[in-house]
Amino acid sequence: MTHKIAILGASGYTGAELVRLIATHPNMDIVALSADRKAGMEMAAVFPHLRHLSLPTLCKIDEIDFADVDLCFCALPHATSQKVIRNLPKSLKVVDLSADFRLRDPEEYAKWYGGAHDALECQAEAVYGLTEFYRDEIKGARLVAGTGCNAATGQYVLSPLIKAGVVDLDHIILDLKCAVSGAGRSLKENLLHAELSEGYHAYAVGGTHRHLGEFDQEFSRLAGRDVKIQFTPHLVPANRGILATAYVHGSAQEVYDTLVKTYDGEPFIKVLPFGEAPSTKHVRASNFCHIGVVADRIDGRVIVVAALDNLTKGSSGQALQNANLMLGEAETAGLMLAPVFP
Ligand SMILES: NC(=O)C1=CN([C@@H]2O[C@H](COP(=O)(O)OP(=O)(O)OC[C@H]3O[C@@H](n4cnc5c(N)ncnc54)[C@H](OP(=O)(O)O)[C@@H]3O)[C@@H](O)[C@H]2O)C=CC1
Ligand SMILES: CC(=O)N[C@@H](CCC(=O)OP(=O)(O)O)C(=O)O
Repeated sequence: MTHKIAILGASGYTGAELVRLIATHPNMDIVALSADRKAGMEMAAVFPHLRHLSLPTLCKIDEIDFADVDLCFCALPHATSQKVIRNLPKSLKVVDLSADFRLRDPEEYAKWYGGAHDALECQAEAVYGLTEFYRDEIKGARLVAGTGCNAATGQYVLSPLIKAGVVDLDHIILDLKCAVSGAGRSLKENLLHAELSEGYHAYAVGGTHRHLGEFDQEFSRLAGRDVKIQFTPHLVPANRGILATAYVHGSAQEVYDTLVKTYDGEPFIKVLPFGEAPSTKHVRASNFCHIGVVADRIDGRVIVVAALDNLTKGSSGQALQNANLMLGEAETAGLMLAPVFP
């Protein structure tokens, strides 16, 4: 059976990545693509790398007939997404890529996003989209909230360790590097080549990044008590990729065994041989996440590193993986593309 797919925000980075992936999906047909400023344009004009595909013209959201759609990906900015999703037919399956439905507690949402939520009834029904940890709930969900890309990378490293109780919950540091496409395609001054290239900087320093809301929610749930980690992201002059380095207190062998056991059989999460560290180069443009465990020279300290591509496993690939589950498709359909190397 072929599923009819709409992508809202198709003129952005994650929207284009969804189109790239779905183009190889055996049972999905793209019937509508939306844009805002670029409405009326052909995808080939906005994204020449997709020129080989036959695609609908970009249109405004209100021009789409959702009665003719089985599943809608929503790749719109935060806050816009909730205003759009609350007006979609309640029978329509939706995978949202924004931050709007990730936090279950409306007070936490208001704290991290600076205001009240506009679609609380949708927020209440949304399932958190970290596939490997919410697989059964996602299969039965109508609305799935894609995770933050930094948040996904950090959770792939830390969630199994926190759940198994093999690390000191009060001494966890997560140091993360994110490529520029993580900030989206709209023009921002600090993302101009002259201001970004040949330099790196930390941002949201001091525990102010909004993905801490996701970490607090998920890590505290797994531990059964409040867990607060130290987290600093850095912007690096690369196009794609996230590398997260966690510093934890525990036994390196226990940490390694826990990760190997947790991800045994997972199609996309690969734990490297003990002592090896991953690179964004080895997961680029793929849905894979590589995790490496290294013992520190200080006894009882462990370094765990994860690499994934923010536009695939960190957003659009994850979204497609979840959509496959919601539609009863093979979870890996359209997603087994090998990483692009070098
Ligand atoms: N980039 C990443 O690595 C990740 C992104 N996300 C999230 O996914 C979502 C999309 O991100 P990304 O693709 O990077 O963003 P982009 O800025 O690249 O794209 C945004 C898209 O939304 C459209 N849009 C903007 N404002 C409106 C509006 N008011 N009404 C309708 N459409 C609008 C834009 O249309 P137009 O260009 O035509 O104006 C464009 O298609 C965001 O919520 C982001 O936080 C999540 C994880 C990772
Ligand atoms: C470089 C950069 O700006 N990265 C983004 C990551 C965005 C992301 O994961 O997604 P959401 O915006 O959907 O939360 C950031 O740290 O905010």
